Amino acid sequence: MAAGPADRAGGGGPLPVERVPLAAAAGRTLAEPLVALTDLPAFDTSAMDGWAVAGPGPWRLSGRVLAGRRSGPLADGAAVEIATGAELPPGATGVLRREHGRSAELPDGAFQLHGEVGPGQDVRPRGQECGRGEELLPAGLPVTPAVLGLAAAAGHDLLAVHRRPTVELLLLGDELLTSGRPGPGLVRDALGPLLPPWLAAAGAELIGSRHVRDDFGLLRDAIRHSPADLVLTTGGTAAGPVDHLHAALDATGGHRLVDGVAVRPGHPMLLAALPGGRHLVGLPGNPLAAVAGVVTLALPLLHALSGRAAEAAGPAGALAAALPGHPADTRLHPVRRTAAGLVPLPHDGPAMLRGLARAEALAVVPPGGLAAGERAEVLPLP
Ligand SMILES: Nc1nc2c(c(=O)[nH]1)N[C@H]1C(S)=C(S)[C@@H](COP(=O)(O)OP(=O)(O)OC[C@H]3O[C@@H](n4cnc5c(N)ncnc54)[C@H](O)[C@@H]3O)O[C@H]1N2
Ligand code: MOO
Repeated sequence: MAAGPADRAGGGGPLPVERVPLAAAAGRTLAEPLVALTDLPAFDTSAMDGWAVAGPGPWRLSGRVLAGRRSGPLADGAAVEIATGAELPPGATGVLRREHGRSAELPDGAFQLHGEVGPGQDVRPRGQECGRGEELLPAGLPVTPAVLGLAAAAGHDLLAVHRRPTVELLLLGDELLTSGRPGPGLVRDALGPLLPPWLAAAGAELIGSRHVRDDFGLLRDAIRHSPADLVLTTGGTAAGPVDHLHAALDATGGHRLVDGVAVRPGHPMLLAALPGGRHLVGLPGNPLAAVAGVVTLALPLLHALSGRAAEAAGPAGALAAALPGHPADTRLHPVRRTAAGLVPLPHDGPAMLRGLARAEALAVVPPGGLAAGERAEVLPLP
């Protein structure tokens, strides 16, 4: 399963597999199917507090069995007090809930239990959820908190997961401010705060985030020396006087796999293979165009590197209002899902985030546009 640098150079195959403790596996991706190491439950278990009984009642009561303890066999006509989660004594045929039974003292001082119990009632039989060796989950699933819980319940201490892809974020542009209000000629860096949580949610490890001045040599060296699996840049993708990304890529031996797409916003986005099996995704500087590049290039690449199964597009929805199209390119438009359908959000210009901040997804609008009531494919936002 472990991919060598050669496989990774172009295609972005999964990173090598490692076995790590459960706590370290959170957010990574299963590299192997998760197999049950035991039957679940591993023993016949009482599902309720009450009494384990053997055969038809009434029963002679003796003793108690708690969760984590075991008890000897139960003869026909006998009952033992039992706690939820305790192992059923051999010979028990069912569990009588505490609220359904009543006990009465016999002349010899023992207690007799009365009530109705069907066979197997309130018993979780061994193997009810799964048998030992059964596949619980396929490889390629993200390790969510629920997956961690299931893995522990099924007896795992370690999980086989892919190495987490590392990302270095290079934010290009002399005009970017990292704090305070935008002023004449200066804009606040919106992508430095926006990108890291999405990268983390994709299972990536952000190993650095820094601003790089509009200088060819600085950018070339930052790309050349980055140790990250993915160098993610913002800005500098177009052909402006200080857009050095293409030249810097060429100078570092980068091989362009995607160099511009027929998508608005986002058309100058690019993907390149870098020496050493690394990759570069160049996001356009306009923030909504950058988001288009994250959703369509950076996240799919990170999923491939993490070994994550490809995510299906979100369910298509009917549009609550018409969405005009670009004459030749596919448009991506921020939308919300409502009872009336997909509502296109205003303030969707490439440099704007106001629409995106209320959006749940990007609707895919083919050239020519879509009329109200027509179905649109959507790309869910992470
Ligand atoms: N002659 C042409 N000019 C442009 C074209 C074109 O086709 N022909 N395409 C336009 C489109 S569309 C986009 S998108 C941008 C892409 O430009 P770059 O990737 O080179 O980005 P920059 O020029 O560096 O910046 C563009 C814009 O975005 C602002 N920016 C940059 N980084 C950030 C950030 N981290 N946070 C917030 N805003 C950012 C920057 O200040 C600029 O306003 O090119 C068009 N031009
Ligand atoms: O990529 Mo630009 O509009 O297409 O923002």
